[in-house]
Amino acid sequence: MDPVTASLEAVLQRHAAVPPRGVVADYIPELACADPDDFAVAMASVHGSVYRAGDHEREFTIQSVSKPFVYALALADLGLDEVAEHVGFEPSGEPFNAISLEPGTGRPANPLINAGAIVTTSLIPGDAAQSFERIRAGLSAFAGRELELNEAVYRSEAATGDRNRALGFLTLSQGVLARPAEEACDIYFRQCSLMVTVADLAVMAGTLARGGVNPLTRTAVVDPEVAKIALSVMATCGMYDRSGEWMVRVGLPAKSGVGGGIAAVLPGEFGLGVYSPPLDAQGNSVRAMAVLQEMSSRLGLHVFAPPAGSRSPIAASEVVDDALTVRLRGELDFITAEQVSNHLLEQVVTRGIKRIEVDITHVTTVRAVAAELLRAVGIELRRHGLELMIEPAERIAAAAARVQKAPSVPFIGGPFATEPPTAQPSAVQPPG
Ligand SMILES: NC(=O)CC[C@H](N)C(=O)O
Repeated sequence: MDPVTASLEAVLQRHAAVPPRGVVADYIPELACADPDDFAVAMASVHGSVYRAGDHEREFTIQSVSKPFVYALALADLGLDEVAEHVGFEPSGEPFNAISLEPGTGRPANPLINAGAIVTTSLIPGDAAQSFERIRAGLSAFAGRELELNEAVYRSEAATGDRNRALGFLTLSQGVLARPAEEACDIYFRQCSLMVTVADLAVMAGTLARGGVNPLTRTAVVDPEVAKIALSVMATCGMYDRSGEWMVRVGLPAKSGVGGGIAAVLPGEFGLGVYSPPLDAQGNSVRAMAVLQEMSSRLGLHVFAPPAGSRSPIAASEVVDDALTVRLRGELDFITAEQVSNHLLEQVVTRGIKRIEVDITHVTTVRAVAAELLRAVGIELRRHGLELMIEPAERIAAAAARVQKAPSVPFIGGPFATEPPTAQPSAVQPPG
């Protein structure tokens, strides 16, 4: 057995030994048929390896894990500005089925609570059949295989989903739902009833981890910008009224579903899927949360944990006559580019150099911030009559072009971008 699978097996065994707390959802009657002992975990690396342990062949309905992915499809189809007219980005701190509408705009707080998810689903273009097919095909592209509807769960939710229909009518009355309420809810119930395995959740999460490119099929499902926004709402709103505690304790953008699945993402590295049907009072799988919490703390996966030690980008540095040649490796981000910048400027001062050549053939990525910093170093060196040559030049030019192309984002809160707040006369008199 490969070492990754072995460690996934070990985590499952440790948690399987503890009897599951929590209860299997039964407010959608068909969900009560799930076996509470089913337990599985999978990981999909951004390089396309998928590791599975436990009952990983079991299919279950995706439920709310679908929400960030459908949000991503809506962003891809309509763009952020249009979607943001219908649904916000703020954690609601309320249960998943709460009536959580922003005063003033009537928008649901975020796309991951039911009200926001139903509105998001309503935005996917086409008639009802086309819209559901876009969702089914889109989620399948995230998963890298064709996902199918569980008719029984769909009918069960459709027969009992009056609270969701109420949220549909309420958002319609606020002018934010984009199609008739019954139709929007029907598409939403179908979306929640798509069947997945833990490996599907891992690959879907892995697609977000890889900036929207499915690590198995290599298909670009959504743009990196869209994947980034989906991850942002998962980080702030993915676990409903446990989102804050989740971020503190686990620190991975994640989304849970009442079917018992959770998808979690370590950006740039991998996606995880965990499945265990018993849920806590918030509707999050108890064992899946425990597995993710253990993995995060034992393996140091929290997104805000700084990497230990420093990475040196300089593989070799050599002065021959009056020419300096520096060979770089790995990823160029701010902190590595800063080391390069300091090294070049120091060599210029101490070694009386006339020419500098930087070889980035073995650099894996040039981040925009690194391109910007190296451009500034080039300008500084030119002021001292020195030429900085970076080879291959196209790579640095491509990263620099990304800086130029980056969209100028309106200031948070929109109106402030054009209308700065006017200074209010202070009630407190300045001293003196
Ligand atoms: N949290 C969830 O997974 C809820 C999804 C479920 N289909 C519902 O709307 O109630």
